[in-house]
Amino acid sequence: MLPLLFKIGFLPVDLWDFLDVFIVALILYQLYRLLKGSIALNIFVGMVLLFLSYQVFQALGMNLLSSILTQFINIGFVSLIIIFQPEVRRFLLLLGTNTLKQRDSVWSRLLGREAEVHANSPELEDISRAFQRMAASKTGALLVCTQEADPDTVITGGTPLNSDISYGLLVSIFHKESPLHDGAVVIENRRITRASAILPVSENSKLPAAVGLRHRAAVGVTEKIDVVCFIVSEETGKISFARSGELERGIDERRLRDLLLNYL
Ligand SMILES: Nc1ncnc2c1ncn2[C@@H]1O[C@H](COP(=O)(O)OP(=O)(O)OP(=O)(O)O)[C@@H](O)[C@H]1O
Repeated sequence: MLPLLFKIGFLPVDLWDFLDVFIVALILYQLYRLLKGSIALNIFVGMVLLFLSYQVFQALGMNLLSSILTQFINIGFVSLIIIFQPEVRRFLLLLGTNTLKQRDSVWSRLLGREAEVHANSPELEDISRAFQRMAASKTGALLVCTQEADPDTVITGGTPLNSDISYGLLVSIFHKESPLHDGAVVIENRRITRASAILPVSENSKLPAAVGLRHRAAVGVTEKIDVVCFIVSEETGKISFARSGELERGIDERRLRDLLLNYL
């Protein structure tokens, strides 16, 4: 039994109570951050309100209401997992991938591998040039890059490819007359593995209204798995970047190169 810290009215508060409240607050805050901007946040708030009402009804001795709410709360945990399946999946995936990445980058830094792998990469050069050209000609483009995540879990359709990255190939794929120009090109570990792929579209209501399907698809896939996307807008010719559900719009050539250096 830990020593009493203080009393609120008749309620004794010890260190465990303090820790209890702190940990619950932390979990709720992390959940809020994870769900922010998605429709799941409304469901989560609804669930919390339901639970609080149950506690109040029980304290007031309103038996009929609390027994009805008990039924909801009893199946609550399973239904939460079903409703939040994409969020739970995303959370676990990000957790695992980040842990693995941190371990890898420590080794890379120790072995001095990072700089060697990325310096003067012809692939980086080719993507950057292709994007500048497509931006200038207002050719819509959508590129997904992944190193660790398996895109097959959320990306569907398209034409499988197994090709080196090249300026000519990228420009040809996204050319308006090309049968493969619709959808996304997927690059896995510096190889083009798919064209015309279909990505999950984001439901984030915080994205600007002017953001169309191409950009929403780019944001959507980065919400679900650990990938990044580069986009050229057909409407404005601007280049954008999506990562972890966030969209950075209107990036210049220098920023594009920096991002490619980090994420290709
Ligand atoms: N789910 C999806 N997965 C992959 N590509 C998609 C998806 N939805 C739309 N696209 C691509 O986006 C194109 C439509 O883009 P739309 O004009 O709606 O978006 P946008 O974000 O306004 O882009 P832009 O600024 O280029 O017009 C489609 O022709 C298709 O190539």
